[in-house]
Amino acid sequence: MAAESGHGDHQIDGRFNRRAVLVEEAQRRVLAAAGTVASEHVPLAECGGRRLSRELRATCDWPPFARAGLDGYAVRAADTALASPSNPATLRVVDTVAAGGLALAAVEAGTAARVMTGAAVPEGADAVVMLEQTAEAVAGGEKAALIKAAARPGQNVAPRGEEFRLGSPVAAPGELLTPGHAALLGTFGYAAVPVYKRPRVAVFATGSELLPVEAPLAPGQIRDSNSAMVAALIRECGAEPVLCGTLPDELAALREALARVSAAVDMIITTGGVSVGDYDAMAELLRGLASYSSSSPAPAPSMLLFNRVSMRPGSPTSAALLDGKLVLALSGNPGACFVGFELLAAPALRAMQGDPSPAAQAIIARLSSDIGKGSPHVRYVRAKLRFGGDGIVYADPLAFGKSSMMASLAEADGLAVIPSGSQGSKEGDVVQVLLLKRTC
Ligand SMILES: Nc1nc2c(c(=O)[nH]1)N[C@H]1C(S)=C(S)[C@@H](COP(=O)(O)OP(=O)(O)OC[C@H]3O[C@@H](n4cnc5c(N)ncnc54)[C@H](O)[C@@H]3O)O[C@H]1N2
Ligand code: MOO
Ligand SMILES: [Mg+2]
Repeated sequence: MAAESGHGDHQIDGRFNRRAVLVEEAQRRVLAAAGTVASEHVPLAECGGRRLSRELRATCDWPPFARAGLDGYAVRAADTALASPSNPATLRVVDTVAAGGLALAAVEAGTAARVMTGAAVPEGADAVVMLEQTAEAVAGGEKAALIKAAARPGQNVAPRGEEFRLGSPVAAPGELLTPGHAALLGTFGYAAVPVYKRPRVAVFATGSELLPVEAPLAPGQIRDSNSAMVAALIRECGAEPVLCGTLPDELAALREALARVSAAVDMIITTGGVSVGDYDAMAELLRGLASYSSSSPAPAPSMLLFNRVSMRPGSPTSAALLDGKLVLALSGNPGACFVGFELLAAPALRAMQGDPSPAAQAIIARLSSDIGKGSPHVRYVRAKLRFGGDGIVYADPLAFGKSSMMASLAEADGLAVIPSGSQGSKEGDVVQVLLLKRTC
C-alpha cells in the first residue's frame, strides 16, 4: 500500500485522501453513468405510473365523428331561429339514433332526428337541442318534435377532430403515464403500451452490527432499517428493489456479493461503510479503483466517480462504476442515506426511465426558524411544509434531523437547502425546498 505523506505515519492507506465534489458535479457524473434501460410493452390497464418509451400519436381524429353531447333532437339551427316556449318550431322526426348507431335519413329543412348522448349527429344537422327544451307531438299524422328554444349552430355537438387530429402527438417519450393517459391511449387503440422497464436495483446493507428486522435486539447491535427504507424509495422512483440482505464489514465479502449480483441488475445501492473507520469496507473497496477524470476519452468499466460530496448530511457518499455497473454507496447513517438517495439515486433512476427532468422538484418557502450554524457544505434540512394563512409556504425545520437520526424522516415532506457559508439561515429567510413527494 502506498504511504500517504503529511498525515502522520500511521495513516498508510489513503483513506483521508478524498476530494469533495459539489452536489451538482456528483449528480452530473451519476447521471452520465446511468444511461437508460430497455423498453417493454405492458397491457394498457397496467401503464399507470410507468414512463413511456416512445412518442405515441393519435390514430384517428378525435372525436372520430360529429357527436351529440346530450339526449335530444339533432336539428338545423336555422329551422329553430324564432323558436321559443310560446312559439315552438315544429319539426318532423325522421329517425332515432342510439349511441353506436347511424342515422338512415339525413336531417333536411323542417326535420329533426332524435339522438342520444354519444350518437353520431346525422348529416344535415348542425345542432342538438336538449330533450328538456322539446316536446313530442304529431303533425300531419307524423311524429314531430316541438322545439322550444332557438339553437346556435354547433350547439351540443362535438365536431370531428375537436380534440385531436390524426397523427397529432398524444404523449411524449419519458412522460409519466397517468390515469388520464390510460384513457387517451385506450381511445386510440393502444392495447399494449411501450414503456421503459422498471430498473432493477440491488440493495445491500453493509455492517456487521446489523440484524434482520425480525430478530430480537442484541447488545451493541441494531436492526437493518436502511434496506427497507431504500427499497421504498426505489419503488417511489418507479424502479424495482432486489433486496440482497446484509453484508459483514469485510472487503472480500462485499466484493464477491456485488460481483455476483451485478449482471442481474441495472444499479447497485449499498449503505454503510463509506467513511474512514477501520471497518468501512465499501470505502476500502472503492479506494482500489482508478479515479474519474473529465479528460478520459471513454469511461473505464470500473472507476471511482467520487468518494466525497460537499453536502451535509451524506458527505462520505460515494459512487463508482464496477464492471460497467453503477454503484451508489450511500452512508449508513439513516438520515444521510435518505438524503444521498434523494439527491443522487432518485434522479438517476428517473433518468434511466427516460424522465427528461429527473432532478428533484423544488419550491421556494420561508423558514419558520433559524438553522443556526453555518457550514462549508450545503445542508439539506428535513422540513415540514405548511401553508400559512398569509398565502406563503413555510418550511418548518424538524427536530431530530441529524444524520444518524430517523425520527424526522417519516414526517418530512421536503429538504430545505441551506447554502454553504458562515451564517446558516435565519427565520424568515427564503430558501429552496426539494420536494420529497413528487407530483410529476
Ligand atoms: N472520523 C470520522 N468519522 C466519521 C466521519 C468522518 O469524516 N471522520 N464521517 C461521519 C459521517 S459524516 C457519516 S455520514 C458517517 C458515515 O458512516 P458510514 O457510511 O461509514 O456508515 P457506517 O459506519 O456503516 O454506519 C454509520 C451509522 O449508521 C448505522 N447504520 C449502518 N447501516 C445501517 C442500516 N442498514 N440500518 C440502520 N442503521 C445503520 C450504523 O450502525 C452506524 O451507527 O460516518 C461518520 N464518521
Ligand atoms: O455527512 Mo454525515 O452524513 O453528516 O453525518
Ligand atoms: Mg463507518
